[in-house]
Amino acid sequence: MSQRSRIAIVGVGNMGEAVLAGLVKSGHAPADLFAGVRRPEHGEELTARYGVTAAPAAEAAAAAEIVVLGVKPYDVVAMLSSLDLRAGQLVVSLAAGITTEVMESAVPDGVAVVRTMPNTPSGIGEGMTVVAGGVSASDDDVADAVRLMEAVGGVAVVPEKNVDAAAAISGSGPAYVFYVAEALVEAGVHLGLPRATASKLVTQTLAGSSLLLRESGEHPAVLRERVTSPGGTTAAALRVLESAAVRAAFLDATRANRDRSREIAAE
Ligand SMILES: NC(=O)C1=CN([C@@H]2O[C@H](COP(=O)(O)OP(=O)(O)OC[C@H]3O[C@@H](n4cnc5c(N)ncnc54)[C@H](OP(=O)(O)O)[C@@H]3O)[C@@H](O)[C@H]2O)C=CC1
Ligand SMILES: O=C(O)[C@@H]1CCC=N1
Repeated sequence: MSQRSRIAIVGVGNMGEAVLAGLVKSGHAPADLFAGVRRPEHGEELTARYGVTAAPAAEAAAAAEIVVLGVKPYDVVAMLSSLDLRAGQLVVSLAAGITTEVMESAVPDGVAVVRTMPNTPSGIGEGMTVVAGGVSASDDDVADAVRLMEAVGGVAVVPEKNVDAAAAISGSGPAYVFYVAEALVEAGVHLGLPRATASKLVTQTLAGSSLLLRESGEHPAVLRERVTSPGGTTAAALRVLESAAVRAAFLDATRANRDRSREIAAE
């Protein structure tokens, strides 16, 4: 059973750095972590922050057994072609839209490709990642990718046809939650609360509600019902949200997200 431990993250932006931070937080030895960067000053920052070795992308990838791709989707193929990958290495892509088939055509034989869709809470070990192996990936390769991403949160293995849908729910999900948080803080200010108080109320309410959802194992509708007293204040608010078709907006928004992944794949 393969247990690759030397990991390069090539493209250390918002998502790549979240994975890097999560790996360090989970106790992964910094000596086994390599940051592939294109700006030396960025590399120096990452070394100072995490104790990892930073180098240009090709050098970082050469030092590793697992190469995590954290570049933008439209940079993935060019990046893969520029790395001197060798048989036995595992490529783990974080990129939206780009299929394993496309990536496999850009790597040498014997390099396994696994596609994932993580999210930014990975940076504090609370991420959610879906994982799908390409035809090049053995069960051991998928297991290595799962182990890698489990270090930074929850993992679900899915068929590749489901990755774009998962991206629309969990990959982008934090953005929807932060959007709601932003709106609620602003709403509190409109109701006369000091901004700092509104922020504290919203942050702890979202954190507490998320933990309650996870730890109770209850369906969200059941938890919502417990807040909604008959004829009470919550019911008055929910009526307004239903009139504004917020639930339908989530259906449309996530479909637009899924469709955008498909467009990215075709660009
Ligand atoms: N942000 C998110 O929540 C999520 C993002 N993703 C995926 O993660 C990927 C990255 O997205 P995101 O982190 O938001 O984007 P960013 O723009 O923040 O990160 C991309 C990084 O790639 C670096 N880069 C580009 N070219 C090179 C190169 N030749 N050598 C080394 N580094 C290079 C950039 O460097 P520089 O800083 O110098 O510009 C930048 O740091 C995308 O494919 C996206 O689909 C997936 C799930 C969630
Ligand atoms: O917005 C994006 O394209 C990326 C993929 C999922 C979350 N962020």
